[in-house]
Amino acid sequence: MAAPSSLASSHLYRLADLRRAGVAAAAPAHPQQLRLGCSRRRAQRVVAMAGSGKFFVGGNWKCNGTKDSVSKLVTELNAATLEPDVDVVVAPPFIYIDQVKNSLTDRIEVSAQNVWIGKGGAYTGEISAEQLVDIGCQWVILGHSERRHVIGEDDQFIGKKAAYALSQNVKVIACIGELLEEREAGKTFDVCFKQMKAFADSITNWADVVIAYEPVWAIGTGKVATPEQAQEVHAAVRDWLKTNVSPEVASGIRIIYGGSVNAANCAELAKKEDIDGFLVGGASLKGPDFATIINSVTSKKVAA
Ligand SMILES: O=C(CO)COP(=O)(O)O
Repeated sequence: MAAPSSLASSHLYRLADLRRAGVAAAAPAHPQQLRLGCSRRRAQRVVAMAGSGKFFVGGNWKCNGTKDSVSKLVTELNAATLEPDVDVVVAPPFIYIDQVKNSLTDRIEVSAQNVWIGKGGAYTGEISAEQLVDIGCQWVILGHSERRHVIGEDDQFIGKKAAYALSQNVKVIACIGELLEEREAGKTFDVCFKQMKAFADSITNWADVVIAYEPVWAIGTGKVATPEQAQEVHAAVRDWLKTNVSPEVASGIRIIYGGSVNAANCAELAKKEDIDGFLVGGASLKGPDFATIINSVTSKKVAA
């Protein structure tokens, strides 16, 4: 039986999907299989453990840096030894994107931290998706808690930004996450699902989307979610996608965790089945620490 094109054209599938589709024996060599030099069955299991496709680590530099500090960080990243089977993206402030694009290894892609909601024009202070494409910036972070809660962007505005960026072939890191009082009131899932719905109301092309679960109480506080807390929400979001978008999107999409991730806590988080990588703030400003977080993909392989 031939693989459905949505599965066969991508390595972002789970063992269960392959079984359902009856394609395990016929599928081509899996990238993990080639990398690990192991059986297809084990390679599939590694992917199954990963929750979905390739591990993804983003570094959100926020409103930090100078020309000099950016240059030092790029030098550290260029010198780092990175596990090959991880997608790595860094998001400098807008004004340093060109500097980073011109000096950073092609191994790492570049993201913006925001984008205008539509086509550029008379929108003072904004940057358009067309301009991101023009300077070779492939990604944008949208819905970050600092944009939601400090700047005041709402769910629908963020969803529309995501749809427009995707329409211009800019890939989206779509952030969701609850406030501490929402968690304490038992509303974590309600909040995350409402934010997901606004994305789902606007997004049709999920292949270019990574979801970042970033509980607001964990961002910049040093108070990381436990692996169990993160896994619980990631699994719930995947389930929500299965019901409200499609089983293919649910199993294929990367759901990454953000909030006080550092070189010391990343390995335990990475072992969890539905944690497919990280969105890192403070620790992404230190090259060696960021490299350790990228390389925590090895804990996932050991766990498999
Ligand atoms: O907001 C974050 C990434 O987008 C997380 O920030 P910290 O890693 O500094 O907590």
